[in-house]
Amino acid sequence: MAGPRPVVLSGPSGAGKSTLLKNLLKEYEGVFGFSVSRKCALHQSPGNCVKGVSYRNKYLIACSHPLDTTRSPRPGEENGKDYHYVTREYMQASINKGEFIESAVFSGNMYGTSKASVQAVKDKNLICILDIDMQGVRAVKTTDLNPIYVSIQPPSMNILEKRLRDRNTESEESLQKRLDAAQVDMEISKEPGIFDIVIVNDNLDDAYGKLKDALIEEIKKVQKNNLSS
Ligand SMILES: Nc1ncnc2c1ncn2[C@@H]1O[C@H](COP(=O)(O)OP(=O)(O)OP(=O)(O)O)[C@@H](O)[C@H]1O
Repeated sequence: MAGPRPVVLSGPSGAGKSTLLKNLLKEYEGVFGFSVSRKCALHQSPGNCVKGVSYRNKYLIACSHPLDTTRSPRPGEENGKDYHYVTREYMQASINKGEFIESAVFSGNMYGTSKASVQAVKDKNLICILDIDMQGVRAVKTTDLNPIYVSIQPPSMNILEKRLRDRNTESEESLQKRLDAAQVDMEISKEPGIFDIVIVNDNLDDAYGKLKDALIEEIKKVQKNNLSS
């Protein structure tokens, strides 16, 4: 496949994925594309995310590829720009054929990231970031997208809980859900062969340095291609 390798970024909620990404996008403008459908579905705001602003303003960047959805276009929205509008039958059939990396249902409508949309980001000479959970990671493993698999982990459960509480974005119920899921995620990340690199986000600058080191080859590839085109 042509273009820079995509990057899978996974890890428990609150581990610091968005914080690290924000730094990366700021330092390397025009190098990354983004895929956020699962996260959008969890944040219950996929429409906003595609336009670049999630419900808590975490993603102040434009997605460089549209998600597929079965929902109807709203006035002013354009097919291929805001979303790829597809029928439920088509999307379900595509999912069954394994053409989607991830999909989720929100308010009765399906949303998803197709392999083709990740390829489209690569074709634009952008590194596609897939910010996905373990289920998504396993789905990507069955594709030929050949990403760099990065796991971001918190230093400890106690610190994760404190960061999530301090972030002030979760109800007690959703906080507990995230902590339960985090425990499982932290265990899985230790399994050999799943991730190319596991970064423990204790000191932010150190963690960011490690993330940059892991991606620098692809970043340079994009920059070099940009210079020569
Ligand atoms: N190294 C760090 N030291 C201290 N605080 C941090 C560090 N990294 C991130 N944080 C803080 O921890 C909180 C959680 O980080 P962030 O929102 O980036 O996590 P996330 O993995 O993207 O979570 P989610 O998957 O829920 O979006 C934020 O308030 C962030 O400012």
